[in-house]
Amino acid sequence: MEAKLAQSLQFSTWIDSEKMVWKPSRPLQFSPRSRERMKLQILTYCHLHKPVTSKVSCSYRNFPGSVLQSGSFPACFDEAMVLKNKSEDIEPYLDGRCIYLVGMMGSGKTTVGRILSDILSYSFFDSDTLIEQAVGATSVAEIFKLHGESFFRDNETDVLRKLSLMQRLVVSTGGGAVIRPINWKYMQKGISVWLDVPLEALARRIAAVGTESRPLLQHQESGDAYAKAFTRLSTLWEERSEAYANASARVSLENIAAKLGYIDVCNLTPTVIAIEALEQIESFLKK
Ligand SMILES: Nc1ncnc2c1ncn2[C@@H]1O[C@H](COP(=O)(O)OP(=O)(O)OP(=O)(O)O)[C@@H](O)[C@H]1O
Ligand SMILES: O=C(O)C1=C[C@@H](O)[C@@H](O)[C@H](O)C1
Repeated sequence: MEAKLAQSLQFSTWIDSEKMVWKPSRPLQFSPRSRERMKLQILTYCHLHKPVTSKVSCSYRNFPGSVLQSGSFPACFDEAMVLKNKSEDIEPYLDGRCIYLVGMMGSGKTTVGRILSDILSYSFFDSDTLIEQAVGATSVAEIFKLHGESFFRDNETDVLRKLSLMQRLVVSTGGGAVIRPINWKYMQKGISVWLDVPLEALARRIAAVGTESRPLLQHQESGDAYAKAFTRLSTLWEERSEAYANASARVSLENIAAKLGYIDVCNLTPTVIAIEALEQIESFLKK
């Protein structure tokens, strides 16, 4: 078991697989910033990789003080490694089923979806892009402008229907895909994962990149970019929050931040969020 674990984690050179004792071959030196990051990685590892936690005492609080002070961490604590390991854990249970990411605009469906598709060797599709291609339009905003929202929604349903016939896909769905029950019928052929991001964080992200590509956010409210995005997102959230809760699994950024001891979800990297997504998918599949 330990040998298999060490092999899958690719840190066999760091571990005496008989005793599971940490044996870094050379200490690595890190800046204070990197040290903080390493702590986060260790905590992530502890929280998000329970099977190993039971074998290895891996809270950063359990690392010898000298190690923490010098910043000489074993290089194995790496988000990418945890992600890889978690993906290998769930692959047999996943058995090629598609993953549909749902969530509000700007929740990270595309960013996290690409990470998941890479690690699982799945193909990645963005349903908005597929709709643009099907309609022959250059953007979702153009489709809304020329044909209206219900035309867009009909095409969205058609795209989801076609995708539901396939295997081994990660699909980033449009923020409003959850409002039509028929879309759930298609998405539930795979596993749906809700990226639940606080509205403040969404508004910050959207204010940073602008609302040009997001027709439902282009309204004339007064205020700065953040305030406008926040107001519109709040209205959409009121209409949709129950629908998002239909997803097979929920990835709450607030919960991840709390587990890792962060106040602000902005400290969470897309990879950490992807790890939590795999963890939640695993819980769903093992129910
Ligand atoms: N964990 C994160 N931390 C900070 N910024 C992020 C994070 N994840 C995504 N972003 C940023 O937020 C913005 C929206 O991300 P992304 O396009 O992945 O979301 P989305 O859910 O696919 O959005 P939409 O539904 O509007 O297409 C991007 O600018 C992206 O770089
Ligand atoms: O939240 C929404 O309703 C939308 C989100 C985008 O992904 C696009 O699907 C479109 O702009 C509508």
